[in-house]
Amino acid sequence: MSAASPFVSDVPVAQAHEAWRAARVAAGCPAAVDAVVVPVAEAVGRVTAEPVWALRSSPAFDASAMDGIAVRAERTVGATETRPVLLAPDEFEVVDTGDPLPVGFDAVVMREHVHRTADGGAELRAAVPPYQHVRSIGEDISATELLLPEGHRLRPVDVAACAAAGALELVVRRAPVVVVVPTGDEIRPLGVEPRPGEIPDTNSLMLAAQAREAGCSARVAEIVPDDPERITEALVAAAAAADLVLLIAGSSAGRDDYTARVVAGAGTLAVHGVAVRPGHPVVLGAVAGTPVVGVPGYPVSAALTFDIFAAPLLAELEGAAPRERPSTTAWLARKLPSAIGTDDWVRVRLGRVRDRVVATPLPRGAGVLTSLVRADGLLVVPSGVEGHHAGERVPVELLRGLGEIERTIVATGSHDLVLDLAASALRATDPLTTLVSSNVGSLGGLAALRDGLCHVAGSHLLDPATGAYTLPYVDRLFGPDGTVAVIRLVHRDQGLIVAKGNPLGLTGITDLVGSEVRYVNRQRGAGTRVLLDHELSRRGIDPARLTGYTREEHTHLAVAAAVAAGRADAGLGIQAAATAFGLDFVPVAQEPYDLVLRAEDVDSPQLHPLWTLLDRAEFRERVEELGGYSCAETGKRLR
Ligand SMILES: Nc1nc2c(c(=O)[nH]1)N[C@H]1C(S)=C(S)[C@@H](COP(=O)(O)OP(=O)(O)OC[C@H]3O[C@@H](n4cnc5c(N)ncnc54)[C@H](O)[C@@H]3O)O[C@H]1N2
Ligand code: MOO
Repeated sequence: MSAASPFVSDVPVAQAHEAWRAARVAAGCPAAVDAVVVPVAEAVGRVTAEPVWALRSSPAFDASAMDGIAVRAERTVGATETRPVLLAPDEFEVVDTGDPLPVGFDAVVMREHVHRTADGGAELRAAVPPYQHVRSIGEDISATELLLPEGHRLRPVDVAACAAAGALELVVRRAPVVVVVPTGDEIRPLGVEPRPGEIPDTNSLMLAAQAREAGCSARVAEIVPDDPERITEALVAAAAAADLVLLIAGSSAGRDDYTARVVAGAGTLAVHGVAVRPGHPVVLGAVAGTPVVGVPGYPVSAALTFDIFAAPLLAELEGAAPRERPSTTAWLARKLPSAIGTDDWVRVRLGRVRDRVVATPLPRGAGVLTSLVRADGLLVVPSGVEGHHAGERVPVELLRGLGEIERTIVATGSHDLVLDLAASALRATDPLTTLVSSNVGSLGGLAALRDGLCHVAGSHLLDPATGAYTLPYVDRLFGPDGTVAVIRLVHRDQGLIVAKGNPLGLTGITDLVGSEVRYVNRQRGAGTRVLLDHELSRRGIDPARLTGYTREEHTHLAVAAAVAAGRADAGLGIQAAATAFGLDFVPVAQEPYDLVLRAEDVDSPQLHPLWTLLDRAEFRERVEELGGYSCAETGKRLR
């Protein structure tokens, strides 16, 4: 590959690992970090560089396992309830748990089974076998046995066992040193108020923390401007002090993207561009005998690049097996397209709906760090697969315990801020209760419910023919036979989200007609879209007369964001979304927002916390404080 080429290639991940390994060997990078001797108290988290042999036995003597008396077993032979054996004071000795067994005795009788006599003797009503309640020497560990192999990451139980076996100093690999080098003219240290166009250095914080979590010692260098000479200087200095350098950003093809060139100039460039998304333009190489990863600047790319490339190398440097995440099989809640030719790392939320774990994909953008914050699991769509259908079974790596996932309420459908508020309130009441909501529009939610992919479908679908909400659609999809329950969540105002001060003086739907108002619409299948179409049709307005009718956003907040950024003048949505962006709101209609679910699930323990919450006056007050909501019918079962 030409070092000067601005274009990144598409090497498969396995091939990238191989090419990087070969380049590291050729550049003389050490295969492992040095072994050091550390006191056992400081060894947790380190990896053994030598096997640990037991220096002494544990217990080191025969010990009493119970509080009671030490006896000679043969003296108890024949003792029964009716014919107890009486021991004279010199035929037993009182012992406590852990005491050495006194010489001449071979068994212990628990206090509870001993009847002391007035003259200081002891009456036994059962015979005891030899070594009853005695922990014999070496029961736990025998001197000279192999306690731990080489390459074992030490846990609290391991160091305790080492100490018991007399191994008070251990030979371990020292913690690998990771130096993180942030680059970019626009990057500012945390705590400095960023001016327009500037970005706080959140990646260094995250990558250093990831390195520490992986057992390394990590340091963040000063932010380097986009200047190839200064980046080279910083890289060479970091390489001299580190076992791995993470050089952030500048990995792709922009005017100020120098990472690949700098690595090639200062050492060896092995790979520029891997068939993985996010993380595609990653740079792998070595400088001055130190491995270097050019970490793409987008935060999700940065985090995943650490997992995919840095973490396995760091484990290898310590001589340990890479950490693995547990995995499970899940059913996809909705369609997941994926480009052929790259491994697609998709962040998903998980919840159990009846007998299946359901995975709902989160936003895919490499800049959407909250997709990783909210993820319960990671799903890789391999490069040879062109995505998955809704309802397909997929393997998922778990980022959260299955116990929590079992208790997650999965809400799919139209999005409403009240669901977010409910999710937060449920958590506050019980940290094990999670509500996961994903936005696929009202119709999409009902389809997910029909396919067993969610517990509740949030819906606000108006039937233009009857003017009724939700029920006509439920009848059409599920039949009127009562298999489905409908519970009212709230009433909410829908209206035009407009710029602060309503500069165009919009008063309602009719004002949208004409080219001077740039409208931003919701996607097909969204209840808000149905409402707009209804409002247009009952006024006899052809949708084609709205400028921007075909421009679609997928959430109320995205519509508000478009107005806030000045990309649109108006969009139909809820008042809370306008409030969130400091925008104005022109009410158009009030509509109910309902939760549709399987009737048999209404009484399920998983959903119970939600109904309790909807009954709480304090919760209703908080909903109404959001603005544009009424809780007059909240919790009411309509079917
Ligand atoms: N023409 C092309 N453009 C881009 C390509 C491509 O192949 N051809 N790849 C895209 C992909 S994919 C990714 S990923 C990014 C990688 O970007 P860079 O590594 O070059 O990084 P920058 O462009 O400098 O920054 C991207 C983004 O990340 C922010 N950033 C940078 N450093 C930090 C930091 N320390 N903390 C927080 N955020 C950071 C930066 O401000 C930018 O917003 O390139 C695409 N473009
Ligand atoms: O490959 Mo980039 O990391 O998708 O955004």
